[in-house]
Amino acid sequence: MVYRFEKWGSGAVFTIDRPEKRNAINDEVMDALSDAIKAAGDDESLRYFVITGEGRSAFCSGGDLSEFHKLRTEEDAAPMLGKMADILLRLALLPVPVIALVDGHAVGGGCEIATACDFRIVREDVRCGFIQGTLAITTGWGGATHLLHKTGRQDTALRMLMEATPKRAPELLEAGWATELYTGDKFAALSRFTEPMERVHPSVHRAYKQAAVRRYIAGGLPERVREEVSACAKLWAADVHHEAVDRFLNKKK
Ligand SMILES: CC[C@@H](C(=O)O)C(=O)SCCNC(=O)CCNC(=O)[C@H](O)C(C)(C)COP(=O)(O)OP(=O)(O)OC[C@H]1O[C@@H](n2cnc3c(N)ncnc32)[C@H](O)[C@@H]1OP(=O)(O)O
Repeated sequence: MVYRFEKWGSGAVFTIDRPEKRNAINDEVMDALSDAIKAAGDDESLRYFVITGEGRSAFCSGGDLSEFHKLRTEEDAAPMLGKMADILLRLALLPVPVIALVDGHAVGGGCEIATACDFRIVREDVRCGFIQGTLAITTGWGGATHLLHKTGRQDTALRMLMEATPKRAPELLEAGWATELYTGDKFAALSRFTEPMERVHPSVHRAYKQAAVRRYIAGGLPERVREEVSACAKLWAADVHHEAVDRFLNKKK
């Protein structure tokens, strides 16, 4: 099993469970996340949806390059990118608060997953970033669209994307990407975060989340995500991208 989906108090936690691959996302994880989002959307009693990674090394290292490197052309890459972009859009549009519990590095598509969430609770010694630029591609799962929609300053958001460098947690807090930082046990941090919310009736959370969702839709989020997928698929086909992935996969051989 490469994931776990479990109840946590009045919420549910989806854990990517591939620590040996730094929780990289393959098709099996995508399908499981898609099913979990469907189940969460259908559960009227649910208060929160939480996503995290197993182990303390990585929240998620993005797409599994050893699997997705087999996709060579724009036509090959677009369905994989579009599939995960749709999943992240559905994650963002869930009717309950969605929390990324970032207990390890979040890079590439891992940073996109966290960005699609409403809140990012981040361990204070991890680094997160949109490193896709180092692979000569852009974010392909809608992450830039989510980022530009959510963070206050466009220059800060564009800089995160264009520099393609993981940032330290305090910088991520300063940039408005991290919601709050923690040390110690991740579930203790999650409890501290949700405790004040538990005093508020869940129907209030759902109503506020609906207000956020209306803003996403009015801002054309789904259409903009689809355009982002197409732009990445075009870059994916270039030799410069395939050479950069070869270098990553062969770095220790
Ligand atoms: C495809 C979609 C696209 C998008 O739209 O966003 C992407 O996500 S592009 C992918 C971006 N990700 C990367 O470029 C990989 C980044 N990984 C890292 O930078 C590091 O692994 C880490 C997350 C900072 C962790 O570093 P460290 O703890 O030092 O671990 P290692 O680097 O030694 O990795 C251990 C092990 O895991 C394999 N690994 C890591 N990430 C991936 C990945 N994304 N896909 C496949 N495999 C991955 C790595 O190769 C090592 O394997 P072994 O050598 O076999 O032990």
